[in-house]
Amino acid sequence: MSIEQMTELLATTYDDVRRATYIALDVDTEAKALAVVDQLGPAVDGYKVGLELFHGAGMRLVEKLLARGLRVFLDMKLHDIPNTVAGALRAICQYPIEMVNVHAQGGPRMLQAAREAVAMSPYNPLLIGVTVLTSLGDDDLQVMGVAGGPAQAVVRLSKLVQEAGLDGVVCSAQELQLLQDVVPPTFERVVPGTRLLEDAAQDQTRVATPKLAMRDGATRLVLGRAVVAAEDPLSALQKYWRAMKEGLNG
Ligand SMILES: O=c1ccn([C@@H]2O[C@H](COP(=O)(O)O)[C@@H](O)[C@H]2O)c(=O)[nH]1
Repeated sequence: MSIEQMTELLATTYDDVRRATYIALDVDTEAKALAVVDQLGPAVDGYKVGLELFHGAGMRLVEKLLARGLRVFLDMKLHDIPNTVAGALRAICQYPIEMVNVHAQGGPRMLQAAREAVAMSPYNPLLIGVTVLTSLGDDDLQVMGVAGGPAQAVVRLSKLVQEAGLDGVVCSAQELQLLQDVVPPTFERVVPGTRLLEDAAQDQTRVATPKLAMRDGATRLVLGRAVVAAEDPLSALQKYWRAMKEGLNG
């Protein structure tokens, strides 16, 4: 099958999970990022720009992705005093990005300031609160002095994020079932750190399969190294989308 036929097949067969996917562009230059975008081609329409690429290539790269009609999740994980976070968001939200995030651990006043800043955007991006990073496990939280382990902390922080009026949270797939009783069905649940059973967890700790994530209520998944660093990224992506679709179909 040619690349063109493969991309057409992926885009049509997996349209629902495709729209729920961001590919993490965790590279350090514009050239490398655009090479990934070109390699994945029209099969993929959503990308996540995180700290590495943003510091390597800046808003110019984001503008290029937007100019190609791609959906952009700007994974800034802002965490500062309310005034500073609000100012950063006012600047970021001058661009038609689809989603941006802050750390829930910035606290209620920071979350409210963030919401008010994003509300001024003409583009209405989703504002999401990062709860507990998926790289962190029980032991990490214990040494950090966070009571109760990751699941309890995710529930606590998700309530905080919802009360502040944000659109959703970033959490691991392992907390999704618990969240079903805590937040409304319309609340976004963005899940990074999923892995197929054959894939290495790498620096992630609270991992689960993409099938389980979708079955338990993830609204969007972030797929990173398992796709981008694969020998054949489109085939790797197809495996992830197949698993996500199985999860969606119960
Ligand atoms: O809790 C979090 C929040 C964000 N991320 C980001 O998602 C991707 C995951 O990449 P993989 O290669 O699939 O591990 C990465 O960009 C992180 O910055 C996260 O992993 N966990």
